[in-house]
Amino acid sequence: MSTVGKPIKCLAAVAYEAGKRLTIEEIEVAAPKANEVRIKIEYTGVCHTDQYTLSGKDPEGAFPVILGHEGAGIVESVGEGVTSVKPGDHVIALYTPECRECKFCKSGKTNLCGKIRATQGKGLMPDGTVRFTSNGKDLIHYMGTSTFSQYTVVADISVVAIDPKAELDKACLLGCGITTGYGAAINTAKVQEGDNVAIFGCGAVGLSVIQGCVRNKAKKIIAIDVNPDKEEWARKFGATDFVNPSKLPDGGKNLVETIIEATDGGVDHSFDCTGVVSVMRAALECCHKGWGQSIIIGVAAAGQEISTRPFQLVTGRKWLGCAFGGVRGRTELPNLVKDYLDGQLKVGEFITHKRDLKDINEAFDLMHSGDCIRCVVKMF
Ligand SMILES: NC(=O)C1=CN([C@@H]2O[C@H](COP(=O)(O)OP(=O)(O)OC[C@H]3O[C@@H](n4cnc5c(N)ncnc54)[C@H](OP(=O)(O)O)[C@@H]3O)[C@@H](O)[C@H]2O)C=CC1
Ligand SMILES: N[C@@H](CCC(=O)N[C@@H](CSC=O)C(=O)NCC(=O)O)C(=O)O
Ligand SMILES: [Zn+2]
Ligand SMILES: [Zn+2]
Repeated sequence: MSTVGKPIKCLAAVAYEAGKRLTIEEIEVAAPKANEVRIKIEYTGVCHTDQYTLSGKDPEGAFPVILGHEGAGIVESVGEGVTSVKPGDHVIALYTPECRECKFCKSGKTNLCGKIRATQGKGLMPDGTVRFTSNGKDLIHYMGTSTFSQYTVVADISVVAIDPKAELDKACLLGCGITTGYGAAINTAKVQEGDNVAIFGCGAVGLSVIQGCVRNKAKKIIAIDVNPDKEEWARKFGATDFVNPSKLPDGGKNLVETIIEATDGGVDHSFDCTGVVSVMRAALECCHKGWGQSIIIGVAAAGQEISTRPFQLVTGRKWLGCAFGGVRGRTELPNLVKDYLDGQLKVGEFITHKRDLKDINEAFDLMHSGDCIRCVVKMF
């Protein structure tokens, strides 16, 4: 029996309160309205930003909510006026939408689309309402995607069709972590052949930065992480050097000087992939005088601020940042999927764990365990 135009009952992982475990329960997902798309989510990754919002540290965090923003699935039905995707398309949900008509999209200077950012930040669909209910009570959306539900509804500008040859358990990771790091190296930093780079934090995001730096033929690729197990991972992705700050003779106090000495004055590009503000400072200060630039990718908790001596910037270092690797999802993701299918972009290598939806809380536990790069959750 067709589900088109009707509500669907399905399972979802609901976050009722900050700091509490997710509840797996039956919810109802309304039919998509005009310019909306209902997606059957097949697989979702669990990103540290989901954990960050669940922890209560996200100033935009609100509950009860269906988290998840790294998902891939199949379009079940579309609302009136949707032309960019159709039922049956294999898709990736986009927490950074691309409308192609707002000031941001038309600027050609950023991937940050402004069209639905205000409602998205409040957990609402663009018309200010929600499509999820549980026992008759509203549940809010998350990052415009809410991929921890077997069915979700997103704006049509928040979804991109991909080559159906791509396996969805891998393709979902292009919905955040991999694209973020790879794009930061290629789109934002524009790493050049022969550049020296430093990557702070070797989780999925940092390893993806390394992958982007390798693709652009960087010379010295220095990976920095406090977790000794990350050395093997970083080298597998192409890091030429690994520094564990806590293993340095001074306990890490001279980390910046160590990197500057190893790179004849500092790196051309550095990347924070930790979300720790003291690390962001070190990442800036190990950049080369005159031109070195540091890209902030990590998400820091509410109330945290970055600081440095202004002299660091006066003397030519630059502090930048990016979301979703500066990637315009609808335009660029199909090419990243192609690179993955052509064997040019590592994706499956990031999957260290798999869980069923009923065990999604274990995916959150695994993030703290240190040996998890990405846990992919099978939704059905
Ligand atoms: N800007 C954007 O668009 C996006 C931002 N993010 C953010 O990027 C960050 C990285 O994400 P992800 O790769 O998934 O996270 P992970 O936690 O998997 O990776 C972070 C790594 O940094 C290590 N680390 C922690 N503290 C330090 C330190 N002081 N010095 C060096 N290394 C340290 C961690 O070690 P240990 O495991 O021992 O803690 C871990 O290995 C997060 O803040 C996430 O929210 C993610 C996606 C998109
Ligand atoms: N809600 C947080 C900010 C969280 C944040 O920076 N999100 C990134 C993506 S992180 C993905 O894993 C992002 O897209 N930022 C741009 C945006 O418009 O949100 C807060 O309020 O601090
Ligand atoms: Zn993410
Ligand atoms: Zn736009």
